[in-house]
Amino acid sequence: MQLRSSNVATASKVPTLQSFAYKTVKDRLPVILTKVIDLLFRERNNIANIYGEVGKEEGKEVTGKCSMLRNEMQTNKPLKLLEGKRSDVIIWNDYLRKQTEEMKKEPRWFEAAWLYVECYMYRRIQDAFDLTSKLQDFDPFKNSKEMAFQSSLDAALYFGKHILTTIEQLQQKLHKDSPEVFEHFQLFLQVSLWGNKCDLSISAGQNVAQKESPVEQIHKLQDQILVNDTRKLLEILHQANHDNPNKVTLSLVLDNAGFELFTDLCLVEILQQLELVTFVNFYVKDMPWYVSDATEQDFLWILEVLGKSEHQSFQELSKIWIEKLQQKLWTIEKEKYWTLPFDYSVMEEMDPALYAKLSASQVIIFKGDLNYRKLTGDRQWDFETPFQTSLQGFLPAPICALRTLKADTVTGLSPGQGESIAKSFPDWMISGDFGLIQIATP
Ligand SMILES: O=P(O)(O)OC[C@@]1(O)O[C@H](CO)[C@@H](O)[C@@H]1O
Ligand SMILES: [Mn+2]
Repeated sequence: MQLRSSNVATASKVPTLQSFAYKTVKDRLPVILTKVIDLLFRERNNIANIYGEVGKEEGKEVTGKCSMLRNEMQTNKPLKLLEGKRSDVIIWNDYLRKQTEEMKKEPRWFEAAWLYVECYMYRRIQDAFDLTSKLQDFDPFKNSKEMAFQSSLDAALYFGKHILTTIEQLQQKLHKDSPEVFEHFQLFLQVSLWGNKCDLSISAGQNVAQKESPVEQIHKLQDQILVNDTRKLLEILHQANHDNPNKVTLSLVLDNAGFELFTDLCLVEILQQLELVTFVNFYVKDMPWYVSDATEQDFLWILEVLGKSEHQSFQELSKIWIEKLQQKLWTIEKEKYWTLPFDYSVMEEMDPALYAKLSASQVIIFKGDLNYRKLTGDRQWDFETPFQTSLQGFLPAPICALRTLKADTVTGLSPGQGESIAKSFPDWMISGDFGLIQIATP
């Protein structure tokens, strides 16, 4: 039996009363929209300064559209077609028509799959900006992403110093087969995992800064890693290096900007220092998404801020990382698939080129909760369903999910594990306090 509350293999989550999906659509999404509306109002003079009078007027139009969108959502209206000219509009609109056919009625905010309506909200916000002439690249979440990083600076600085010391040690003496390799590997992997606690959509845009020292924090959190395939991941990387020396490509499908992104960059740096990985392709979102998801601008912003910092360790890291981009050891990849309504099981059919590109890497790391929901189709799986089964055929290369649980989908647990945690921690699936380092291999 693969499914928890239903035997139907297509039981994706609909926001029914009492569900986490319902609370998100009812309480969290309208707040996020209100914040966009407030920001546009607050920034109206800045917008006028940068984009002129036309931009200012267009800002008002977007504000009006976001208010309408909030109203449609709160009154459970049918979803509407997109109107902009972006290349994915046809795909989104076809998807809506197909859903209408399949459901034999128009999808509405509280009567369609949660994953779909939640993604749709972010896509509709972008559509409002796309319909302007000046504000197409305006990111309404930019301020909150930047402020969240600024308030995590102490933790980032601590970790930045830690990575530089580690690099120095590695360059001086460490033998590749030394047990310390595993210790470093594990530490950076776990800091990147817990970096995923810092997203701004679960908190409806409220600042969630990392205050604690990440290195000390991970010791406390050890027992909260429900599946820990760290050794498997290391083996995969060793094998990949054996098969393709100095040609190992890691695809890193990013999640949040700010502190989480910083921990991801540190992880990748260590993987390269340990000579486990040669090339890294970072996949960013092609538009503002789920409040805090990283776009190319966010990626470049963090490098710039570190470079301009008064702290030498930040400057050094920025320099190393900018060089990696210049040398193409790192690339930033923009792909529209991540902001489409689809889960990943249909990627091969819907976007064979991206599937092929991912297949060419030796490992793919998927960061975060939303990626996990899309990996597993956001279905009501039985907790003990093998992770691989829940991927429903999506396996372009070995996959590692690094995710803190912030939505009620999880697979690959041992018998009784979920039920036993639930007794002591009723919110275990949505609190972000539990994590996974979970592998599936072809
Ligand atoms: O992908 P992320 O950044 O880890 O989390 C995104 C997220 O906060 O958004 C949804 C709630 O709106 C949840 O599914 C999930 O927890
Ligand atoms: Mn996110």
